[in-house]
Amino acid sequence: MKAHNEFFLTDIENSAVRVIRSWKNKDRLVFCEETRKYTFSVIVKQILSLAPEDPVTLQILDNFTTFMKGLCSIPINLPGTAYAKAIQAKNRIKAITKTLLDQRRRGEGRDHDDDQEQRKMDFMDVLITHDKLSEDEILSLVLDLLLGGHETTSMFIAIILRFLSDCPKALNELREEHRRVRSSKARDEEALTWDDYQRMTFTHSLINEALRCGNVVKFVHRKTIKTIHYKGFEIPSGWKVLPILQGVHLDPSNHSNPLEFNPWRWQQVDEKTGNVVGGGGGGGGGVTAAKTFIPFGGGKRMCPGSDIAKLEAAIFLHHIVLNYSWVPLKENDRPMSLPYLDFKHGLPLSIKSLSQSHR
Ligand code: HEM
Repeated sequence: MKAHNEFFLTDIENSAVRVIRSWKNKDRLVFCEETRKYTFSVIVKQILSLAPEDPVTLQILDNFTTFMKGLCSIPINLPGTAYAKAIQAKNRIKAITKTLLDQRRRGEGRDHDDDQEQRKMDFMDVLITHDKLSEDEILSLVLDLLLGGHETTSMFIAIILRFLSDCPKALNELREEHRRVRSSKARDEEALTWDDYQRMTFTHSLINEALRCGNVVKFVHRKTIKTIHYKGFEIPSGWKVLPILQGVHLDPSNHSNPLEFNPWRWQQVDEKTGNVVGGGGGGGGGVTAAKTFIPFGGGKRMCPGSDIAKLEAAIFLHHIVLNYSWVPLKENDRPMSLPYLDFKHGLPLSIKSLSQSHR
């Protein structure tokens, strides 16, 4: 399991380093564009073994951007509407994925950069070996993962950066933690390991707190299969139920001072058990789903990407805080539900490279 995690980690770190290196001669950037590039390159690598600079990756990303714009639009399928453009974009992504699937079945089209690459299976390989899945199901799973796997995580990383910009104490503590991790390495460029990741305890607290306060996903979809009686209410069978996740995260009976961004709340230790309790209401520090902390939903449909999302965030943060300082260029650019969470201006930043001596 650890070896498998290291595999993921190295791929993810390569993507983070590639994106952050591209800032070398820049003093301004639109941060959400950068996080999208990063999370998209991670997911296309894991699912389709495509490199970020591959023209197919760029085609898929371009179509995804159009698709996202029409995902929650008025459903009028007339030429020129956001809805019609989204449908066309989705069909194009499906066609590209189908071509990749056909190539794969013929044993062509893998990106063989090195020996290790040839041995490694990606998610499409796994789906192909599943003989109970139809072609449509495979394509639909690939699309769901490409979508679920990059948009939420890219927004999440942008939200963390926004919180850090407003909380210098957290930023300092984060930077110190990552300096310690880096200084334990023999060489400056040495890759991170799974043990390094596990040692990033403040980063984990920060990630939990950003998930709690940021509420990247607002609600989940459920349907009652029998009549439910809850706190004096009756919800008839067959009704659609949309549990609002921030109702749980911002409830003072679950988390004390819920509107306060306080990563340190995840480090509180229960005096009796010695366990990290976090949140004042029972959500544990390393816990992804507890009754008081449900950023990834819960039950059988809980997000399968929760661990990879947190890993991606931690690695990107590692390389940013060690190499750059930043200032948001539009102070009032904060995440809004549009209806999906997004920054109106994409979070433009002015950035400054930290010289070697200040790392
Ligand atoms: C911060 C980042 C993320 C957040 C906040 C998030 C949140 C969620 C939530 C709330 C759900 C609904 C769960 C439910 O109904 O109980 C979900 C579903 C899903 N997520 Fe994520 N997610 C994130 C990242 C990812 C990543 C990186 C992937 C893929 C690698 C992914 C793939 C999926 C898929 C495929 C589903 C549908 C699961 C199903 O219906 O069975 N997500 N996510």
